[in-house]
Amino acid sequence: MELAQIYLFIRKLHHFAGVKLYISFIGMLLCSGLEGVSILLLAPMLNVLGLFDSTSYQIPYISSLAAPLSHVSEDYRLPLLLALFVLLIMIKTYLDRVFAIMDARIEQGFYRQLQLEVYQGLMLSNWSFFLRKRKADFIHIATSELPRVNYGVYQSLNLFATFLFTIVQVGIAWMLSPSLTGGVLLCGILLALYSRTFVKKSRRLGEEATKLYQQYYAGMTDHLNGMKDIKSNGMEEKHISWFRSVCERIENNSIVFTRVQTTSGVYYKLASSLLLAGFIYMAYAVLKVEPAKLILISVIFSRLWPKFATLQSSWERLAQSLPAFTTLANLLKECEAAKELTLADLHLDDKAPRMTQGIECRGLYYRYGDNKTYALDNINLYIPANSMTAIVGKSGAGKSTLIDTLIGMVKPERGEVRIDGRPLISAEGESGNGNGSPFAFRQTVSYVSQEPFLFHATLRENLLIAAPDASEAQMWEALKFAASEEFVRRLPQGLDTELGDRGIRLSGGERQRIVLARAILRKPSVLILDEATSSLDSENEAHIQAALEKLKGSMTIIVIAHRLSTIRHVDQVLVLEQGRLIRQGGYQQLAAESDSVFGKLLSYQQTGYAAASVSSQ
Ligand SMILES: Nc1ncnc2c1ncn2[C@@H]1O[C@H](COP(=O)(O)OP(=O)(O)OP(=O)(O)O)[C@@H](O)[C@H]1O
Repeated sequence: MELAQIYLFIRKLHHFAGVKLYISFIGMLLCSGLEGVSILLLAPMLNVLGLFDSTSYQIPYISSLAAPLSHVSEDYRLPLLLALFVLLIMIKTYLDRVFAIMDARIEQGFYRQLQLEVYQGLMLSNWSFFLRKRKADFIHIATSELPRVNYGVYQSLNLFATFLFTIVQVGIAWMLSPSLTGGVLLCGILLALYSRTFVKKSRRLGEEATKLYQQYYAGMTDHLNGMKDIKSNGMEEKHISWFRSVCERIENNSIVFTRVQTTSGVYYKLASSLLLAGFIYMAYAVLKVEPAKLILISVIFSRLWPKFATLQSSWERLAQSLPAFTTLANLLKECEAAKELTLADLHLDDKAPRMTQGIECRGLYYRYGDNKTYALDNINLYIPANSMTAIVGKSGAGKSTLIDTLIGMVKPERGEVRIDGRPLISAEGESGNGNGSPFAFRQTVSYVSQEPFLFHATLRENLLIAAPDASEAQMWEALKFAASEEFVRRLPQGLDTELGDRGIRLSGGERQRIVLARAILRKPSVLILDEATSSLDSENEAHIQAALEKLKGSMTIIVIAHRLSTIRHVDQVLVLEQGRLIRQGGYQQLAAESDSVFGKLLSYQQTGYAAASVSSQ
């Protein structure tokens, strides 16, 4: 077993709980000690009852434990011993409760700590990390693997405590009867060796459970995200039968694990009765042991054997949760490797100053994963501050990738990006912390992506996420800018209308306009619109074009546009083709070059639209 991974999390627990962990451990030992002493009390009790003469067996400690009793009158000995016994059990029960609450506090606190570590790990990772990973896997880890790890950590601590517990009890039993205890111990070890196969099976089942839950969460997320496609194409049955089969396999996995656990339990119980019968027979028929000692054998056996069974079942459960340890440890390691920020960076409130000169790209190359072709191939460009730039090109030309690099979201393979002459991000690394970092720069950027995202909250909350200090008037102003004022006023609760899951209660165009308003509300230094008006009708699009016109000169605006008619007023156009910047210049200048890529795109769109409008008439 990869004990290293368990050790890693126990170290985390140690780091989290500190001295409390030791107190909890001492508590566990104390309780086990008290339970042990209550066994020891049985000897003088049996002695008082006349069933067992401790001195004749020369059992160490028992005679000295029983010695003070000689000062007590015979009539009071038994009540005294019984009272002591009850007192010990009461103290133990009380301590059990105190430590159980303490343990629950540590356990829950540690769980919260792990949840936070995973969530923060994700939040502080760079964007490239998310390009490689599947969103559903994070949900799987956070909702299914994390509790398994937490459970596993406690299982391993319990295992250790039970182990210590058993040692204490074995020690006490040894004092009472070394040969019998030795016999029980030997049988326990032999059975544990035999039961290794159950541990291996549990481990395999744990691995299968991890994979099955991964599929379950991935499928659920995909299907819920694609619900519209599923329903509109009538694919419900296909998905239900897939889901049914995954659930069946999960059920089966869990039943097989229970079977493994109960089978090993049955072995221990069977062995328990066989061994007890064997011992009693050996003690009585072969070793000619007196009945009093036989009672002791039963007591030792009934105390010790369940501990072995508990150790075995904890070991199996730990083995079952071990794959979750591997999954979580790997995720944390990957997050650490992809870390672009620290918590301290988030709290610095060190916004970059507004860009005053411009963005420069020098010899940028970028490839996704192990793709052979470059998504960005030797890009050199300059975007002056407070200008309006359009990036055009066919689908897949590299426009969005260029934007991601410009704002330091992805690190180029070669080359660098400079803001106002200062390096922002380069193949060698970032510019560092503080207000020159990509994070600080991005706080001055508003980026409206192709898939506008709205949170499941009210419209007001969605706007305030970007600009927490914005006043009501500023919000309406931003909405007006984004041609949304009219429709927002018509919403049942105005700004306080719930937008639903990812803004589902709005149309695609309305969502785009709200996201645009949110972007403006931030008063960014750089406004980036990636196909941000693609879902709008011509009237609203024209309205937004006019609003952007008004913004010109007060902030740097970069637009990615497929509809070239929307970029007539930009200062410069960048034409991308297969990752290369093939042309750069003013709109009129490029439009005049009828045989250039831009000229062809333009003439195709004009004739295409014309043809489309003729055919629709
Ligand atoms: N996450 C990704 N993993 C692998 N390849 C990617 C990824 N994203 C984009 N690509 C590839 O990189 C190239 C550039 O993609 P990009 O999204 O930048 O193009 P685009 O010009 O913005 O396209 P569109 O106009 O369709 O949005 C494409 O060939 C695309 O297949």
